Amino acid sequence: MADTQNASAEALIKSEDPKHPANLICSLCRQFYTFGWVTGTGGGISIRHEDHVFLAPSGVEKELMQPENIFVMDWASKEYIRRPLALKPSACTPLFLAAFTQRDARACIHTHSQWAVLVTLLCETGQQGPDPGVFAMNKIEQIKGISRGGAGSMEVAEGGRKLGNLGYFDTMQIPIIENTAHEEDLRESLEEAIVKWPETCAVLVKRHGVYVWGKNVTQAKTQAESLDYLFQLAVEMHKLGLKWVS
Ligand SMILES: CSC[C@@H](O)[C@@H](O)C(=O)COP(=O)(O)O
Ligand SMILES: [Zn+2]
Repeated sequence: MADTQNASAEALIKSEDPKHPANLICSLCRQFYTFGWVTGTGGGISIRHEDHVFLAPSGVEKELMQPENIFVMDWASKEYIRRPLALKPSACTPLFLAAFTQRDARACIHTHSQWAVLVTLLCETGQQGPDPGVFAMNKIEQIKGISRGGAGSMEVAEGGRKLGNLGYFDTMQIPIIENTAHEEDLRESLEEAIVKWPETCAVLVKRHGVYVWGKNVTQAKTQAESLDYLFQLAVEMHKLGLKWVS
């Protein structure tokens, strides 16, 4: 394990390129803060790039992070090769790694969006569908922004599964798992949900938020945006007595 004195470890997070993962994590978190996704230190994003995983520290104001605060993990060994002193890696790390490993995702976003939390609460009431363990929605244009399988790097369908994005007449289904006292303890149920729902690109966590992944940062971000739009719409539809799925 290297610390911040190690020059080669430093080089991993120093770049003038705004698209370098260490720079992107910081700029995206500033943007996500304005959406209410990462306020009060909650939520975050991790990026897997080439042989490395870039991770935020735990318990910090995510909108104020700088590249020098970023942890870098070696993908093959899962060892930290850059570890900022006096900081701990995000408690979301095992969840991000689950999306990278099980779906070959390259970016995973965790939000504490109030719309995501409200949708899990409304599903819990059973008023919108028979299964409180899934958020289902159809016949809304924005559903077409959601991919089947999330990390669309799987170009070849397994078991005849359709790839690409959902269509207008498809039904989007996002599984909901129970929250746990500690973020890292969500790993097992998130991994089970990923296996049980091979078409999902996201998992909602009851009374907590959502994890959304993609084959690259752009897909993870646009899917997180589409989902947040759909969660908000669902809450407003519920208030008007409208059903989300027909
Ligand atoms: C407001 S505390 C939230 C945390 O417990 C957790 O849910 C979270 O999303 C962020 O964890 P962190 O370890 O700070 O990256
Ligand atoms: Zn969280």
